[in-house]
Amino acid sequence: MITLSNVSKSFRTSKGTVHAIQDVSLEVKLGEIFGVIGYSGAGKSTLIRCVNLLEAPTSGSVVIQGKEVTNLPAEELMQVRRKIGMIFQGFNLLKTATVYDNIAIPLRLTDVDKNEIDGRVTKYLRIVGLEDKHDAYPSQLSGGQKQRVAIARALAQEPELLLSDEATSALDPETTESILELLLKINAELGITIMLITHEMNVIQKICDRVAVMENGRVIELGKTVDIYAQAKHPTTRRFVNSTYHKELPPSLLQELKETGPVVRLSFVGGSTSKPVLAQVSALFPVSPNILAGGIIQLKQEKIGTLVVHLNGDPEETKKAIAYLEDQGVKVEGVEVGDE
Ligand SMILES: Nc1ncnc2c1ncn2[C@@H]1O[C@H](COP(=O)(O)OP(=O)(O)OP(=O)(O)O)[C@@H](O)[C@H]1O
Repeated sequence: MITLSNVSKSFRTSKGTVHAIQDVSLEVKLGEIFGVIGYSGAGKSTLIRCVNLLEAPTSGSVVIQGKEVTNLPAEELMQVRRKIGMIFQGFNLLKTATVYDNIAIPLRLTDVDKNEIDGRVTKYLRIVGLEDKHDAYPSQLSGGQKQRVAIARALAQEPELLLSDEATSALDPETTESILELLLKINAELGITIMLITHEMNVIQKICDRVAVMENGRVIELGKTVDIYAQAKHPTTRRFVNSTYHKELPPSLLQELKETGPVVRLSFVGGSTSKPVLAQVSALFPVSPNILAGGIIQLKQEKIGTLVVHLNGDPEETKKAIAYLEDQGVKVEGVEVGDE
């Protein structure tokens, strides 16, 4: 659906050149929800602006549905843009217009048949669950309701791709949850591909099939969400993943336990969930595994079970026990002070 190849974008400022994104290559597949996560300044907004054609890359290519869009003439650019809907952190609603008009006005400005507009507004307000708010003004709505109107406005253009720029960042956790549910429904029922940028790992966890992690303008890790959860490679990715775990272990306890053996997080994905591996560890090695914490993380497609375990035993034997666990398909990651 979208292919970015070696995309870079630099800005000239009075203080010199800023390399906002550097050599980014990634693909967003038809029908998936693809997330881009990074801390502030990582280059996420610049990246999404290169996809919605508001920013031209300094170098590299952006292909949307098979069409190279970096040097398109204005008319063709408009046509590609029409296939792309966009939602924002700040909703961007017209304050002086009703909910109905917020959705209808952009339709009136495009070539949508006048007789079709009313039906579209009603249809998409129903999909976002706001059919009773036709005549309300944005000031009379909660943040979550405003974002639903913005989503209905984007959907009413009947796009094939929805771009989301931190759409839940201004919302409380419960409202965030309901907007994420709505994005899942839009993806599943309307078949719309979604590319989102966020700095919140719970957004990636709950709805993204795949994720790219950005730092200093570059993609430092990219993969299926389940693989990133099971075994993140880059320390920044690990920090994001760890931010979604409950902080159950006091650092002083962790420090104390490490004197008698490593503390590890075991992730059980797919087939490894049903094996009694910990019982086998204590039967096969002179190592006592003590469970310190545990939980189940629900990803978009699957669940991951995690256990934080102290492996009490001789260093050589705990190493063998870890190798055995990995052999059994369990992902093992050391837990350091500060991770939890
Ligand atoms: N128009 C611009 N002119 C100059 N520098 C820019 C411009 N846009 C972005 N930058 C710089 O590029 C870098 C990446 O910014 P960008 O906004 O893409 O990051 P971000 O990950 O979206 O951060 P945030 O989450 O804070 O919005 C930053 O150093 C930023 O200051």
